[in-house]
Amino acid sequence: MTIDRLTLRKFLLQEEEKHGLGHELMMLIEDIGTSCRIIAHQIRNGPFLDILGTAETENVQGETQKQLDVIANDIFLSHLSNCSRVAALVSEEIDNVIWLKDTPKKGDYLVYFDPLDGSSNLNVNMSVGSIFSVVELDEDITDLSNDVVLIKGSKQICAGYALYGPSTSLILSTGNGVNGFTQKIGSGEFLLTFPDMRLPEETAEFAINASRFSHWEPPIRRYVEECLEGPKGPRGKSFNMRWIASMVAEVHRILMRGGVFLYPKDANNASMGGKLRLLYEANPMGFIIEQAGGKASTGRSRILDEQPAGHHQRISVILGSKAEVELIDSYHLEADG
Ligand SMILES: O=P(O)(O)OC[C@H]1O[C@](O)(COP(=O)(O)O)[C@@H](O)[C@@H]1O
Ligand SMILES: [Mg+2]
Ligand SMILES: [Mg+2]
Repeated sequence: MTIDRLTLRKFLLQEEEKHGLGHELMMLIEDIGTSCRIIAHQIRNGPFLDILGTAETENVQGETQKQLDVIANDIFLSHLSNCSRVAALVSEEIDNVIWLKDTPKKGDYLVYFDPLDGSSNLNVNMSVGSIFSVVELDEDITDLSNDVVLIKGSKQICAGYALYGPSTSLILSTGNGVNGFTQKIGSGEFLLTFPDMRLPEETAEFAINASRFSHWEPPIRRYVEECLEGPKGPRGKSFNMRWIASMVAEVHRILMRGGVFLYPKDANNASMGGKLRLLYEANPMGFIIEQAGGKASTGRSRILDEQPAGHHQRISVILGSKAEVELIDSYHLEADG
C-alpha cells in the first residue's frame, strides 16, 4: 500500500499559508533541496565516478579536502546563487564570505553551509550529510566585510540538514517545529515522511568520541563515567553508546529516538575553541534540536546565544534530550564553582 505524502513544494505552500514563509524563502529551500538531491546522486555514484578519495587541496582550516567536499561545495554555490534575496554565502570549504550582492539590503539572506559533513566516512560507505542555516539581514549593509555574517544562531529563520544514509532525508525547520522528508527513488522528490518531529526529554543513549577521554574536562568525564556505571551507579540505569563520526547522522538518530551528542572543547582542541564550527554546524543543529523540544549548549551557555567571533569559529557542542543536556550543564556549573 502506498500512502499519499506531501511533496516538499506542497508542504512549503502550506507553511506559506499558515506562517507567511515568503516566496523567496520557499524558493531558497527548494534550491537547497535540489543541491542535496544532486549531492546524494554524486555520493551514490561515487565509486563509479572515482570521487570518494582525497582531493589535492586543503580547506581554510587546514583539513585535507575530499573530492566530494569540493564537488558538494560547488553544487551548493551554483544553486544558492539563483535566489535573488541571497546576499552572501558562508561555506566550510571557502576561506572568505562570498558576497553575491554589492549593496545587500535589510531582509536579504545570508546562507551558511557545511556542504559535506562527516566526509571521513565517504570511502567506507557510511552516512554523511549536508548542513545549512539561513539568517535574514536586519539592516542595509554598506561595508562587505566578513564580520557582517557574525550573527547569533537565535536569529536563524531556517535551518536543516540532508542525511545521505540508506535513504536520503531532508530535515527542515523554519521556526515552526521540525519536519522530515525522504527522497523517493524514481521521482527523486522529497516527500513528507516524518511530520512534526519531537525528541524525548529523557534518554539512556549518548554519543561521544571516547578516544578523547584523556583530554576531557572533569564535567564531561563525570557524565560519561556515571553513564558507564549503569544501574548500580548514580544514574540508576544502563546507558547505550553510539559514535558514527558524522554529526548529521548522530543528530538524526537523536531526533528519531532521543539521546545526547557531545563534541566538547577539551585539552587537545581548546586552542581552536573546540572541533565543530559554530555558524554552519552547531547553530543549525542547535536550532533543529531546540525546535524539536531538545536543548543545545556549550556546557556553559545556550549555543544559539553565542556571539560569533569569526565566520569559521569552532565551539563546544552538547545537544539532544533536554533533561540530559541540563544535567551536563549542571555538572559544568558545579565544576566551575
Ligand atoms: O573523527 P572525529 O573527531 O570523531 O570527528 C567526527 C566529527 O567531525 C565531523 O566530521 C566534522 O565535519 P566535516 O566532515 O564537515 O569536517 C563531524 O561531523 C563529526 O561529529
Ligand atoms: Mg561538518
Ligand atoms: Mg564538511
